[in-house]
Amino acid sequence: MPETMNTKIARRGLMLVLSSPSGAGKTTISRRLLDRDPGITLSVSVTTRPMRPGEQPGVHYYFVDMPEFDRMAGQGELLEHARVFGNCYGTPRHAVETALSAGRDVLFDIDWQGMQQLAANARADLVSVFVLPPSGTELERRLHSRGQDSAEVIAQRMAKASDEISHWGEYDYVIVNNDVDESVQAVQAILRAERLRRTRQVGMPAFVESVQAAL
Ligand SMILES: Nc1ncnc2c1ncn2[C@@H]1O[C@H](COP(=O)(O)OP(=O)(O)OP(=O)(O)O)[C@@H](O)[C@H]1O
Ligand SMILES: Nc1nc2c(ncn2[C@@H]2O[C@H](COP(=O)(O)O)[C@@H](O)[C@H]2O)c(=O)[nH]1
Repeated sequence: MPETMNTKIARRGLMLVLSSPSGAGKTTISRRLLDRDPGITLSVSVTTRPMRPGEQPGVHYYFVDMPEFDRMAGQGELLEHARVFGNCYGTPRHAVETALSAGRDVLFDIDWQGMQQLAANARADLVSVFVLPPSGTELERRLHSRGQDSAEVIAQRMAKASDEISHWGEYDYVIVNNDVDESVQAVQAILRAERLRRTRQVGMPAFVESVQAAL
């Protein structure tokens, strides 16, 4: 629950989506946000892509094979799903719905196709942020500096970057990730304001009535 003038008002959680071309920094920003704000839950996606060094199943992704992904999608267990860079990715529905109902905010590191599906199905709960790199050269440098993808995968991701960036105008907010700390602060400012939206503060009508009743 957020604090409004030191009074706790029940609130519905929101879905905070961060998208960017691969390597612009949304995972880095997400991790820092999660460290700083215990009110946010990360949506852990399912994917058919191979696990990278350092990744842990159930923490970074649920790694599944194609038949299991198809089963989940077919049975409506995914809130959204998309094919990205030749692999399938999707958001497990149950964890998100439980968190939102409990007033917890959910952070999504997903692409523009996923954001569009959430916008079509749950616009009122969605807050979307597009993260731009400072330049194309810096984007490529970051992909190399991460040291987790082959030259071929990096070339494939760079080739897709312009396509990804073309969706920036569909997002509620846009930031340029020059400095990680500044980017995290910008996203925190967005979150702070969005949490105070009247429509999310589902306990507000009862609170207002209680104030009026005592007048
Ligand atoms: N503001 C920044 N300045 C310098 N380096 C950064 C910045 N933000 C992120 N990086 C670095 O860039 C690399 C890519 O970042 P990250 O993995 O967060 O990107 P991503 O957008 O999540 O990529 P993907 O979509 O492939 O998961 C990492 O090595 C990260 O440490
Ligand atoms: N539509 C969705 N996109 C997703 C999901 N999980 C991750 N992603 C996006 O895929 C690319 C590649 O991610 P990587 O971890 O392989 O580098 C990136 O743009 C992610 O945002 C999802 O559940 N749905």
